[in-house]
Amino acid sequence: MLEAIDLTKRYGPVQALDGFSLRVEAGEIVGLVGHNGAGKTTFIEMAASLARPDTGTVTVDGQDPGRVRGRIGIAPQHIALYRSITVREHMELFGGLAGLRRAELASAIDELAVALHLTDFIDRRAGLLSGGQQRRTQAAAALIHRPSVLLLDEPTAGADPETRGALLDVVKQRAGEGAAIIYTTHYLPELVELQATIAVARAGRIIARGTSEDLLSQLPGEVLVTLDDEEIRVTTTDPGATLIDLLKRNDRNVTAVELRKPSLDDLYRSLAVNTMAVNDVS
Ligand SMILES: Nc1ncnc2c1ncn2[C@@H]1O[C@H](COP(=O)(O)OP(=O)(O)OP(=O)(O)O)[C@@H](O)[C@H]1O
Repeated sequence: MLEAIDLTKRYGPVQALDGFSLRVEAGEIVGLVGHNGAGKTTFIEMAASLARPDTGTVTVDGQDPGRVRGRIGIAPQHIALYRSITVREHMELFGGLAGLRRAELASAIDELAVALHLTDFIDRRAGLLSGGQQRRTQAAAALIHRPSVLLLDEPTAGADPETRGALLDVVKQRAGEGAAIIYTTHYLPELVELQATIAVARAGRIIARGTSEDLLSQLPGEVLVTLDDEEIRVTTTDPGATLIDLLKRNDRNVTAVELRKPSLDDLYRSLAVNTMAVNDVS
């Protein structure tokens, strides 16, 4: 379990975190979304004990993350691999640092090699890999020791569909085994596929949290009705009631009706403006 309470962090004039609170239970995937600069990576760095907050607390299984580093797996946003060592050696290095014994390490490497499609290049140096192969290697290094808290910062950025699919499958599997997972992305369909809870960050804090259905239900949709030759378009949070009302108030011929629900693109665009109600932000 991962819990952040009221974190603040200032970098010179920039208030990167400003009362950031978030709790992720074992077995839960929280998709952390928000525009560039919202504070997502700053929070992840604190959860991984790579930086300290100015105020507030963050705990992993009730403890300071710096004391339980072996329980945390992190795949940073930017590729951070050792160019001169191989994919297998990365897994051996990170697994060894986390205290895996030889037999455990060997079976964890075999499992991830298959799950993340690493077999063809497992003995190639990281510096010689393609971008997608490097992404998979980075994920493998984060996953090798079966951490109870997984911090994945845009793990599919620039990845092809095969890499994306393999990663999402492993993330789902790890959540099923009880890991608490933070997953940042700018691509909301991934979070629907992961059945993640979505937490929306803006200006250094979480301003909304819920399933994609919860968040979409707070956004307006559109009703388009064509009466004789006139098209009427109404933006509404309750398209059904709006449509009935429109039909009741008009006695002209209805020649076309269309209800347009808000889409994930609308949800992503809404992150920039304050359209979302704040709810259950614990
Ligand atoms: N080490 C640092 N020094 C100075 N400013 C920083 C530092 N790290 C982050 N910031 C600033 O803090 C704010 C939050 O940055 P952060 O990287 O956490 O955002 P983000 O939500 O992860 O954005 P993105 O979607 O672009 O990855 C930004 O304004 C950024 O410029």
